[in-house]
Order: sequence, then C-alpha cells, then structure tokens
Amino acid sequence: MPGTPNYTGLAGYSHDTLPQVGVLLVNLGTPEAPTAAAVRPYLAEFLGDPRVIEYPRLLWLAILHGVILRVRPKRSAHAYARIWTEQGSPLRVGSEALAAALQAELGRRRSGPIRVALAMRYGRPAVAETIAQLQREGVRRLLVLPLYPQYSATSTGSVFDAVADAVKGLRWPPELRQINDYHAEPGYIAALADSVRAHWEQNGRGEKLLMSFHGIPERYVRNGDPYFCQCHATARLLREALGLSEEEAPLSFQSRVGRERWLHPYTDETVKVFGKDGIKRIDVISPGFAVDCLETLEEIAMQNADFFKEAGGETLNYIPCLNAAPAHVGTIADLVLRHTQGWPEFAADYDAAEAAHRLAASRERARQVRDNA
Ligand SMILES: C=CC1=C(C)c2cc3[nH]c(cc4nc(cc5[nH]c(cc1n2)c(C)c5CCC(=O)O)C(CCC(=O)O)=C4C)c(C)c3C=C
Ligand SMILES: [Fe+2]
Ligand SMILES: [Fe+2]
Repeated sequence: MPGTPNYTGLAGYSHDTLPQVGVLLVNLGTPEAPTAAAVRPYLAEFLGDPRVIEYPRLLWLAILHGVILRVRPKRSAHAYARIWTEQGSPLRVGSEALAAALQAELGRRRSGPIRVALAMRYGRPAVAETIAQLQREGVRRLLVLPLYPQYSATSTGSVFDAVADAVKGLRWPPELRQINDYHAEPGYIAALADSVRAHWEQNGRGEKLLMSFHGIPERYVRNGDPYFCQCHATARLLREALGLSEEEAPLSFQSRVGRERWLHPYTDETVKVFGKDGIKRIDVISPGFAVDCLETLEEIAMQNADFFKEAGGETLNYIPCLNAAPAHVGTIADLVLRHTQGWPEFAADYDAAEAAHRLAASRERARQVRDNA
C-alpha cells in the first residue's frame, strides 16, 4: 500500500544533473554557549554515545542522567568560559576556518566540481543534516574525513556510525569513502615539525617537548583499539623529524574522565614530575588535535601550566595546533586528492567545461526525442 515513503529522496531526478564530489570534514562538536544550560545537551549526546562509554547501557544511562549531567555541565561551562572567543567556541571557529581554506586549496588544485562541508559529531551541524544538504547540491560521491589524525573507535569509529546512520535512511545513498586516520602522513608530520621549529625560533626552546594526546580507557586498547599504537607512531615520527630522543620528547595522555585506568602516562602527572625534578621550562604540543579546543587551550595551556608551576616549574609554552595553517591545509588536500582517485569527476584529466558541453548536448538530444514523439 502506498503511503509515506520509508526513505528520503530528491524528487525530479534528471539525467542531466552533473554529479559532484563532496568532502565531509567531521569534528567532535562543541556547545553552543559557555553555559551549563548549553553544555548539558552537548554532554548528554556525547557521553550517551555507546562508542564513547562502553559500559552496561542502562546502568550507564542512570549514572549519566542521575549524577554526571547534574554536576559536570557547570564545571565544564566554567572551563569553556575561559577560552570562549567573540566568534564562539575555538573548536568551531578553527574547524570552519580549516574547511574554508581546504575548499579554496582544492579549487586551486583541481578543476572538477568539489564541495567541502563541515559537520559535527555531536551538536550542529549534524552529520545527517549535512549529508542531506550535500545531496541537494548534487553530491553523488562523498569522502568522509574525520578530523582525528589517530584512529580510535571512540572518535573516528563514532563518526563512521553517524555516517552509516545518515545514509541508511536515504533512497539513493552517495558513493562513500572514509579515511580511517592520517597519523603517519609525511606532510602532517612535517607540518608539525615545522610548527615546533617556528615556535622555538620565536619563543626559545624548553628543556622538554611533551607530546600530549587525548586519552581513552586502557580497556579499549586491550579490546583492539589501535589508538595507543598510532599515537606512539606519530610521536616517534615527530621525534625523528626533529632529531630528538625519547627522553627529550616524551609522550603522555590527557583529559581522563572517571575512575577507570586510562592510557598512561598521564599528562598532569608528567608535568608535575618535571616540575619536581627541577625542570624550569617545557614546550607542550598536542599532535592528536587538528584544531585548538577546550582540551588544548584550557587543559594544557592553563590547567597543566598551573600544575607545572605549582610543582616548581617556571614556564609551560603551549605550541598551538596546526589549525588553518597553509601546511596543514596542504597536507589535508593531499589526503583528499589521494583518496578521491578514480572518481571520474575528480580525476586528474577531468574537464568541467567538456562535461558541461556533453551535458548540454545530451539535454538537446532528449528534447528532440520528446519533440518527435
Ligand atoms: C569520557 C570519555 C571520553 C573519551 C573516551 C574521549 C575520547 C576522545 N575525545 C577526543 C577529542 C575531544 N574531546 C573533547 C572534550 C571532551 N572529551 C570528553 C570525554 C571523552 N573523550 C569530555 C567529557 C569532553 C568535554 C569537555 C569536558 O566536560 O571535559 C574535545 C574538546 C571539545 C571542545 O568543545 O572544545 C575534543 C576535541 C578524542 C580525539 C578522543 C579519542 C581519541
Ligand atoms: Fe574527549
Ligand atoms: Fe579536558
């Protein structure tokens, strides 16, 4: 029996629409405002994601809604207020700038039609609404690029879930490709190394270069998450690029939540040990974040800087994320070009003018067939 369609689609399909390639950048998401009222729904969605908290479901939802969402939003809002800008949350501002710069860079490097869009895994613009919008704009092939250099089921895996959910409801899903990670991408490592050298030139050099990555529960790694290994690989490659030893440039994990054991060593404990050991000056970089956010600007540059000083240190210099720096945009564009190879509209020899010409000719033939009928 006909009724409401089970799948959404675009009415009025016509053979003469030029298909487009789309690139969907996805970052974590961030609250709409630095207030408890705005942080609560964001945290409810984030911490309600079974990829993030792998715990017996009903028990966890009871703890989340009964305890955590009553306490944490206020505390988090206070932290967000310390880094909020006139344009909004740094994570949003930085991600939007990166997406705009990538669109411009791809336009310079390829003549084929390509549309870059940005979605957030939690909050807005949501992955599903962004994919629907891309479809309306004619995107038939879609490359998904989560803005997480290292793969984790909790971050990248969750983005893939959201994409799968979004296309499940579509009558004609786009052709899909997904980038798992870019933790060892040579251009990415070189861009990080250059940013460290530039920082040293401008600010002088600390006694240590601490590479701090977002942590995850150790249990997830035991159960097969490659995140720990990929963080170590990024750290080793960055050390090699800078000619530093493991002692000069150690690795640590930040941002743990809850009582479970997370990946070690912890960033806060590490900077405290440095301070106690008489180290006066350290540099900290976060090679697991594409753009600056709460975890870098507040947790590293403010909180951990305080921990270091309280323990006897003098200066913690935070080295910013690559954000929309040209070297970062260039390496992401390289990734996109490599992963879209073979897609006709995006091939090296694609000629947009020729395609438009052929399209016009086919439209004209269709009109003649109609008129003769
Ligand atoms: C409790 C579990 C969490 C896991 C697992 C986790 C993994 C994870 N997170 C990022 C990137 C970011 N996390 C950010 C903030 C943030 N992370 C958690 C919890 C987990 N993250 C919370 C509760 C928060 C919110 C802030 C707070 O209340 O402390 C951010 C910054 C967001 C912003 O708005 O600026 C990023 C980015 C990765 C890459 C990751 C796994 C590898
Ligand atoms: Fe996180
Ligand atoms: Fe944090």
